[in-house]
Amino acid sequence: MLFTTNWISTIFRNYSGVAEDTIQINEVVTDSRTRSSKSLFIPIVGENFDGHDFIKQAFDNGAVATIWNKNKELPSFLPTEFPVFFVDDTLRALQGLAAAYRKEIDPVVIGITGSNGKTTTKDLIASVMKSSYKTHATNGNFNNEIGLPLTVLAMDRKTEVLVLEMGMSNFGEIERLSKIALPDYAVITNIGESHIEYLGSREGIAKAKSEIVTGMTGNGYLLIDGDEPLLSAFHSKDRVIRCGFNTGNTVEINQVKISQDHTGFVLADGASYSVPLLGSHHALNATFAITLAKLMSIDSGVIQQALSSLQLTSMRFEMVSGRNDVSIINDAYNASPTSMKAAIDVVKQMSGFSTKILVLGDILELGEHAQSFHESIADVIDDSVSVLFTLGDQAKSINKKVTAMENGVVCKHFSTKEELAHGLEFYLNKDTLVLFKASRGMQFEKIIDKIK
Ligand SMILES: CC(=O)N[C@H]1[C@@H](OP(=O)(O)OP(=O)(O)OC[C@H]2O[C@@H](n3ccc(=O)[nH]c3=O)[C@H](O)[C@@H]2O)O[C@H](CO)[C@@H](O)[C@@H]1O[C@H](C)C(=O)N[C@@H](C)C(=O)N[C@H](CCC(=O)N[C@@H](CCC[C@@H](N)C(=O)O)C(=O)O)C(=O)O
Ligand SMILES: Nc1ncnc2c1ncn2[C@@H]1O[C@H](COP(=O)(O)OP(=O)(O)OP(=O)(O)O)[C@@H](O)[C@H]1O
Ligand SMILES: C[C@@H](N)C(=O)N[C@H](C)C(=O)O
Repeated sequence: MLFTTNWISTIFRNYSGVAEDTIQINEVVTDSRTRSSKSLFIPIVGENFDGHDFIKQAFDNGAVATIWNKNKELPSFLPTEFPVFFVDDTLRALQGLAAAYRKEIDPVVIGITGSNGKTTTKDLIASVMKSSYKTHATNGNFNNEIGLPLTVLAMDRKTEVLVLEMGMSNFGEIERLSKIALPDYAVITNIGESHIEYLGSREGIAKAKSEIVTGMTGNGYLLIDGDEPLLSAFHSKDRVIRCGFNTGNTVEINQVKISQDHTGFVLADGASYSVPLLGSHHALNATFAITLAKLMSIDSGVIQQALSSLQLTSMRFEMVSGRNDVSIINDAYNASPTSMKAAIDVVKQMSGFSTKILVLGDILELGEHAQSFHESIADVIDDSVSVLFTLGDQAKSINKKVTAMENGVVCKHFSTKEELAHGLEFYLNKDTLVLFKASRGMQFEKIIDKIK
């Protein structure tokens, strides 16, 4: 059980039905199609549907109470005793309920934001925290104004540590999430270029990510990418831990070594760690998790064991096998210039393949910076790459730039996923490695599915 309708009535006092009764609520749902047991249905007005139109289905699927926009007509089928809590805005009510529940349970809360590495770092932190604490963490990428409240409201009452991914694409979004979550600890993984179309500049991105401190309780610490100049304003602040590769960071990362299936590194205290991810950026992501684990008094040996048992959310540099035993890297959940370059750098260092193919798509939400950012991807593509396939109007700039470099890379641009998948057929064998990387909107998984 999460809470009772009686508890809800202490938060939303405008209601009908028998809210004072201790009707137990086991889960909160926003989708009427979800079969539930004693759920609270919160209808959300979205881009395509108004959840209020589906109350009957929610009721039939197990809803025993609802939060309702007071300006919407309540359907007549509902029993008079059915608890209905009337509000001005159901999305804000969802967020208010989550904020109240966070305070009610009062776990240690860790918030993670940044342009790249949020989901990976969330998974790493969750992995180490689970070794010693009852931990609840964001599922997948549920990191926005709906996903974060739903994550909080899915937390078991006995939760000791709550790990929350906080995403944004505009100013004010992280502040709203931070004021719901009230994080004791916060992480800013890095400042890249994601969503720069709406933030205007990297300085704007840094400003938006820095909003994560607005809700912090003061009980813990802010962990930042210590090598990022745009976060230097935090260097003089109390309770700030700088993690990074440069000398002078609070937690310095040294001796990074990337092997076939893991990245090893040594921290300034001499302790060695290894994470089953490829790339120096993951040494930083793992260092955030290690530092938090130490702050939470988790033993170093336990930390390494937890890092090794990482359960990474899919489509983040995910190695899969395809037709004719071709090796596929599905890094196609999303993309930014920073993460695309990081992925290519890792591919260039990987051994055991005679042919390395990059399949790159558009990076969206870059606004006026789009062409220059796409062209900058060519800067990291050298003759250790065999073939470059591109799809998307923006990615065409990568192709044109690499072609002009005449560095021996076979370049081809495609108009459709089908044509690109067909173009890959020739290369599908056990000695070939193919990297797929593009923004979420490009849905590159549909190409991968064609060569599995
Ligand atoms: C509101 C919602 O959950 N919508 C999901 C729904 O979309 P759909 O178009 O089908 O419905 P509507 O949104 O129009 O419907 C409104 C509600 O009606 C419900 N409903 C509908 C039909 C029905 O028969 N019965 C119903 O009850 C419906 O459930 C709605 O509640 O389904 C889609 C497909 O599954 C979902 O994709 C869609 O989810 C939206 C996008 C969403 O925001 N979901 C969050 C839970 C979430 O966290 N999603 C994450 C991705 C978050 C993200 O993109 N993060 C950004 C950073 C933040 C940027 C921020 N500015 C933003 O815009 O989000 C990032 O870069 O990481 C995820 O899905 O992984
Ligand atoms: N610090 C980093 N710098 C550059 N790339 C990174 C970093 N951390 C992770 N990546 C890469 O970025 C991609 C996305 O990783 P992840 O999903 O963890 O980030 P995210 O911040 O959640 O992204 P998004 O906001 O797009 O969902 C992956 O390819 C991952 O390997
Ligand atoms: C959903 C939104 N925040 C996002 O990640 N956009 C990327 C760039 C996309 O939709 O492709």
